[in-house]
Amino acid sequence: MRLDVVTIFPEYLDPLNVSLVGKARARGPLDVHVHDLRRWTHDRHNTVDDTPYGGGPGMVMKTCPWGEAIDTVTADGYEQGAARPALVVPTPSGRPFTQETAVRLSRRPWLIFTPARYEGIDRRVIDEYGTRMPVLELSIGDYVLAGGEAAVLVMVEAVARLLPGVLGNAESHRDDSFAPGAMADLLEGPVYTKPPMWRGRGVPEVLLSGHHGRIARWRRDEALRRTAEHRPDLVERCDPAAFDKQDRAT
Ligand SMILES: N#Cc1c(N)n[nH]c1-c1ccc2c(Cl)cn(Cc3cccnc3)c2c1
Repeated sequence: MRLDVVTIFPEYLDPLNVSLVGKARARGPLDVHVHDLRRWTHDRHNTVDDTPYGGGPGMVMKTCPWGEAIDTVTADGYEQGAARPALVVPTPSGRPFTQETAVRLSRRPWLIFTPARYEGIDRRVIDEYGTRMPVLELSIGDYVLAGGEAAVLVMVEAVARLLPGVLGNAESHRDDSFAPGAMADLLEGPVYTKPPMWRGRGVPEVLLSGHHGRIARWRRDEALRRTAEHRPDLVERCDPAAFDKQDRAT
């Protein structure tokens, strides 16, 4: 998978050089290119914003730098043989970015992220590229950030961990909270490791039993309990029958 990120704060994306995403870049499943939007400005102040038409607070990011940037990035990608990209635009007014979105994005060969600042990007940029590629306007949650870069870090990590060869155990994201299948719409339950006793606190006996069927059922019950406690809105959406199907399959 190829990822391009265009931003006025390229250093904000430095975390993409470490940990899981950093290893995926070094090993190959992920090819990440971060670009400074100001490279495509031509005035002495490297101007990327201007006052909004119609008045109002804040500034709007100008069309020309974004247009030149996306044109250059797409031309470079095509030159290197990439398939058609999707443009991912973080915005507080976007569709929710969910685990399902991450799964769908992880199946694409090339994503171009355009995290912006100020009050957002001039709408004509989205309209222009919407005629050439899928444009996904996405929000990572119902809270307000100062710009899109943090959202890109979240989305890239959620997508990268789904790529083949990135997680050590290919099965480990099967039981993630929100993962499609039996765990869809369920939160993960508690986890334990050695020592068996810590400050007078033991480990649930079932986890030491070696009885895989009972362990799987205990984990399912704990996931349901935790979901009911922390996310009651999800409980009616989950399908307990999916567990029985998955239990029988394991
Ligand atoms: N994704 C996401 C997301 C989220 N979940 N919260 N905030 C954002 C987000 C994403 C992109 C931008 C850009 Cl560009 C500018 N701002 C600041 C802003 C704040 C309020 C109203 N208008 C603009 C962004 C906030």
